Amino acid sequence: MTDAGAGSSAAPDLAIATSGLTKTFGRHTAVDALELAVPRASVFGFLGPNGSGKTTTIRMLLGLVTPSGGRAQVLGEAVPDRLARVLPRVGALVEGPAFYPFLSGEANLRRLDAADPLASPRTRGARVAAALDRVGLVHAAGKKVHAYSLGMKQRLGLAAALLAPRELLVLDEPTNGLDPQGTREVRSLIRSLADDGTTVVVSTHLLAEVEQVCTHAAVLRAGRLVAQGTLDTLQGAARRRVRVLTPDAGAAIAVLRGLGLSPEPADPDTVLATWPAAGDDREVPAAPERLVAALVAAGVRVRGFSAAGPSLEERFVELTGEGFDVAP
Ligand SMILES: Nc1ncnc2c1ncn2[C@@H]1O[C@H](COP(=O)(O)OP(=O)(O)OP(=O)(O)O)[C@@H](O)[C@H]1O
Repeated sequence: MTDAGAGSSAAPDLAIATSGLTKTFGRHTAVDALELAVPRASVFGFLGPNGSGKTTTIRMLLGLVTPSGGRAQVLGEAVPDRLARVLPRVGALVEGPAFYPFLSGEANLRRLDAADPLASPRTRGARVAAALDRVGLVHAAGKKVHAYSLGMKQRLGLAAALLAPRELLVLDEPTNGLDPQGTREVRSLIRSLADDGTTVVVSTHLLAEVEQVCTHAAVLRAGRLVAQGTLDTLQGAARRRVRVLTPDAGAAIAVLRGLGLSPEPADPDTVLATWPAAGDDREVPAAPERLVAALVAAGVRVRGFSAAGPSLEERFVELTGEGFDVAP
């Protein structure tokens, strides 16, 4: 599938692969030796607090900013060297779409389509109609854009990105500023694009966005990658814990430690214990009922017991050291 020439992909299953990708602005390192691996056909959440380097990374991948170091491949081609081969296959919504407010949505799309030298004027009407249909804006095609809601404008931006068939869509904060209805519209559109096999990269500071639409995610902190993988793996790596309410805290700690957990007293009659971190392959009973049975068998008076896995949110706060906007 890929040719053997310079810049062709060594990892054809990846839509984006970077190695040591770095960007410095003066003495400030905005993106620091990034090793990103975005699988094809994934919905990939690029998550990090404001200022963590998401936009700068995306701008490097799209050739809008020159990297200070490292390498990047998009759809199997080295960027920025082979950008001309990559860009026609990539749709992007990065700066927030700019439309003529006193033209209709349809007229705006026609203007954008006309600006693409690869787009045949003969099939323009069909392309514009298909793009409007894709984002559910056929009913508003003739309406002037200034009368569109923010959600409609954002969907029109997606329609513009979809005028040509795309293998990869890159969306920077796609629901920023949208009301809950607009947010739902854009998220469901992202899911349906992914269902058609398009790889979608969604940069966001909203954890809910990642939880609701993404199959994979990477977490950035101060320009550095702190975690990457499927949502299941990221969540699975989180350590589960149990809370035991007992007047025999010392004995409970001994039993739990004997079973391979890491217990510690929380207050005089409460013990908290965590399972080993992911990657540690010690045999530890996973079922909470086995822990309770072992405690009772050892004569520990168990007055309360609960087992919980941390949420994805707790996990990401742990990774980035910062809170996230969880709503909407
Ligand atoms: N052109 C620039 N000149 C100087 N510093 C910049 C420039 N662009 C970005 N930065 C800095 O690089 C860091 C990363 O910014 P970036 O916009 O990539 O982060 P982000 O994660 O996308 O955050 P946000 O969600 O706020 O856009 C920030 O400290 C920012 O101030």
